[in-house]
Amino acid sequence: MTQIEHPDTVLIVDFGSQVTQLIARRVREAGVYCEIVPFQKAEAAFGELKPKAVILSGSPASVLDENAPSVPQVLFDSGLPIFAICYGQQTMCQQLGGKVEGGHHREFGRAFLEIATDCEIFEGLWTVGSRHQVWMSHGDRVTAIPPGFEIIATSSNAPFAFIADTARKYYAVQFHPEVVHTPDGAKLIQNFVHNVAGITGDWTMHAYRQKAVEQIREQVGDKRVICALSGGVDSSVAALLIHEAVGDQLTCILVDHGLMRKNEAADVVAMFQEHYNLHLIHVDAVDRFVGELEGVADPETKRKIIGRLFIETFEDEAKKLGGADFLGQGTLYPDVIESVSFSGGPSVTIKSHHNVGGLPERMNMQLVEPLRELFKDEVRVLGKELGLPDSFIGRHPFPGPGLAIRCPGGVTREKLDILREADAIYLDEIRKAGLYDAIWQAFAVLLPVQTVGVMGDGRTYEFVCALRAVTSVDGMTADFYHYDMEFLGRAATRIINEVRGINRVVYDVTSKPPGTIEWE
Ligand SMILES: Nc1ncnc2c1ncn2[C@@H]1O[C@H](COP(=O)(O)OP(=O)(O)OP(=O)(O)O)[C@@H](O)[C@H]1O
Ligand SMILES: O=c1[nH]c(=O)c2[nH+]cn([C@@H]3O[C@H](COP(=O)(O)O)[C@@H](O)[C@H]3O)c2[nH]1
Ligand SMILES: NC(=O)CC[C@H](N)C(=O)O
Ligand SMILES: [Mg+2]
Repeated sequence: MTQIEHPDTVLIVDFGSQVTQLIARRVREAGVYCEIVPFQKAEAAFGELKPKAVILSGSPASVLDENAPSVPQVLFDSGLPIFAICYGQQTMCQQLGGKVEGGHHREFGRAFLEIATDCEIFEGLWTVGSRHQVWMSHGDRVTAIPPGFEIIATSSNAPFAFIADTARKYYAVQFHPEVVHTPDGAKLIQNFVHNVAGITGDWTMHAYRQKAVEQIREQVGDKRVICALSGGVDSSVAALLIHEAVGDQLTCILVDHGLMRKNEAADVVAMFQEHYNLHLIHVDAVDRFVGELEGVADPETKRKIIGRLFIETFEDEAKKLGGADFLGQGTLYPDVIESVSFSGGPSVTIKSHHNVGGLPERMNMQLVEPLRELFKDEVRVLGKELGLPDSFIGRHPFPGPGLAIRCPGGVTREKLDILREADAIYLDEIRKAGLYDAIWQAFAVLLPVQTVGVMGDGRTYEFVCALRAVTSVDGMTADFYHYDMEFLGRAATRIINEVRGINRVVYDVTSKPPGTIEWE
């Protein structure tokens, strides 16, 4: 799909740092549009994006290595302001006639910066002589600066901690302003884009919405679009945007596979039909999915069956509609960033995540992906802009395979019903305790284990329910949520009292890694 045009773009050249995405977050927080591009493609991107400023990321590489990544010369020739971070600083210095040495001064963690001179980039932030905490993570360091540069701040371990060539608007830091451990880092990046590069910072979700709508209209013309709608925040916002653009040309398809949470399908259908007058087909595919899943215990087999049935179901529905030319999807920016990989080789598959991928090729459809340029929190802001209720915007993520991967062992209709009840009570308690927004994701799991209990003086022999709750930023790593015991006791008592089939509740205190968030 063609790009939306942004007049004031910052180009972030990625050299493979773990935290390049954070640079983009900080620039966007400053109200400025930016894109991350791997260094090998920076020259081409410079031509396409016509950026107003450049930021160079850190890297696991060393400029002293043979074939170390470097900044394409066109960026230096362009006359654009450049802000260089860590490896970015090192390569900039080396390329412009300074010197970098390796080795003896490895520095990881907190350091203190002392401001040496007044400078445009410090405006309203730092004054001469003041000291500020910054975060360092490097082994190499600059030992001589290129002609035209001066030192504007130092640290005890890095005499060239912050250097600048103010005439060319080049600023280069050894520390990492993009991480939260550099408390003033966000403001520093903001000063670079606003004061130094002169970009006004008027990139708002309101403007994004208007441009995205125009662009969808242009792409789709008078053709038909279908969209798989789960009620999750990504597909909901994508559907609303496409609906705003092309109205009745959009048909959304919600597959009720019997693996959704209590009342979920009905709530999603009601919300979209009542508030948006959006054409939504609610497919009852419970027998199709649960029928094939019944008794299947292997996690990957379950995932593969569900993935295949999703595609078959959509295909059937699309055929009933007489086909469609476009498939709308809620693909986000983190899914499309091509990060520079230094590890080499394909990574192992832990589990087969899926959505309705595969469908466009099978049915010869083009993709409409209006969220390709956004981060999740920006999608939430856009959702608010489109009037999506808070209960949808703030939702915890819910996986496509749903409750099937929260029923380890063989799935049965009875187990799914038990799990649905327990999950609803657990989430109700979380909301009542005001904890929903502090937790990244919370759910119940029904274990394939029965234990002995005593209820009303009688013996019970019923299932064990595990409760899970995690904090996370992006789902890649996670910590278990530290509840107080009173809360856990309350939730457990209600589940055991109210759900027939469960007589014991346990809490999962595994982080990721080594665990994963879902149990399968
Ligand atoms: N039950 C379903 N019916 C229709 N489409 C679905 C269903 N479950 C998943 N999908 C499709 O698969 C995509 C990927 O699911 P995923 O859970 O990653 O995103 P989401 O549901 O939109 O958002 P969230 O991450 O907040 O749950 C969805 O955007 C949606 O298009
Ligand atoms: O759309 C999805 N399709 C899937 O197949 C899938 N599997 C896991 N998840 C969600 O991804 C995040 C990380 O999950 P794991 O730590 O269990 O891998 C968590 O938020 C999980 O809920 C999925 N989402
Ligand atoms: N974080 C970085 O960019 C590190 C750069 C380089 N690898 C060093 O160790 O100095
Ligand atoms: Mg989802």
